Amino acid sequence: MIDSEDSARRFCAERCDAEAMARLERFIPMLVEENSRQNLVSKSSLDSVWTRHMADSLQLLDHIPGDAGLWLDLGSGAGFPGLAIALARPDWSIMLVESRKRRIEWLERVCAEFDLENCKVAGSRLENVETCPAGVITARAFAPLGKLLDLSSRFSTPSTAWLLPKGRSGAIELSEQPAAIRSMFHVEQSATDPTAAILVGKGQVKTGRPQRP
Ligand SMILES: C[S@@+](CC[C@H](N)C(=O)[O-])C[C@H]1O[C@@H](n2cnc3c(N)ncnc32)[C@H](O)[C@@H]1O
Repeated sequence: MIDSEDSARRFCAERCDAEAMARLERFIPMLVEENSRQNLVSKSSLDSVWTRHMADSLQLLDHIPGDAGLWLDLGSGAGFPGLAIALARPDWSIMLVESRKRRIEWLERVCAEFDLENCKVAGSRLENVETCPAGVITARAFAPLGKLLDLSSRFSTPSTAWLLPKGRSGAIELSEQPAAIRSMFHVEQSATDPTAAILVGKGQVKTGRPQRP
């Protein structure tokens, strides 16, 4: 379990090469500066940015074997977890879905600054993003689980990996889903918070309530 900023930074370094760590280090002051202009993350979370944002994002790497195809991050906001993954794995194909204008501009600016050619920003509501098969779907603090699955099921295939950091509500939210969904997911404990859960799943979700524009 990560119990300090030093251990969170080490946790990230164990999952990154030196160049990726340099990108993460350079990204932090950019985030702090932008956060003074727009409310991207809570101000207090910046005191433990390695734990709350960097390691919290990079721990998701431990749940997939490697590059698994298009990584779709829903409601990226400040860039967590999707942009942090892109900084750590610039060769991977990543799509950040975000609807708010100033957040879209921020995400695009960081991608340009770090030449993240494989990381694209889908600057619109998820409901309006063209359907494409995703190898990985992530979403942190995006929507309650049922709504999240309704909105994103059309991007899933039998081989899609779902990695959904869910805070304290993860197990309860999962228990409220139909049996077919419950059988696809299990609950993993977060490495950054003993009370937080990550819902880890595999496969094509069929909620019967898919939402299209
Ligand atoms: C609470 S923030 C979380 C941001 C980030 N994932 C994190 O954990 O720091 C949720 C983000 O999802 C975006 N969002 C909400 N509904 C959306 C939708 N339907 N399509 C695209 N983005 C959406 C919001 O604009 C916001 O930036």
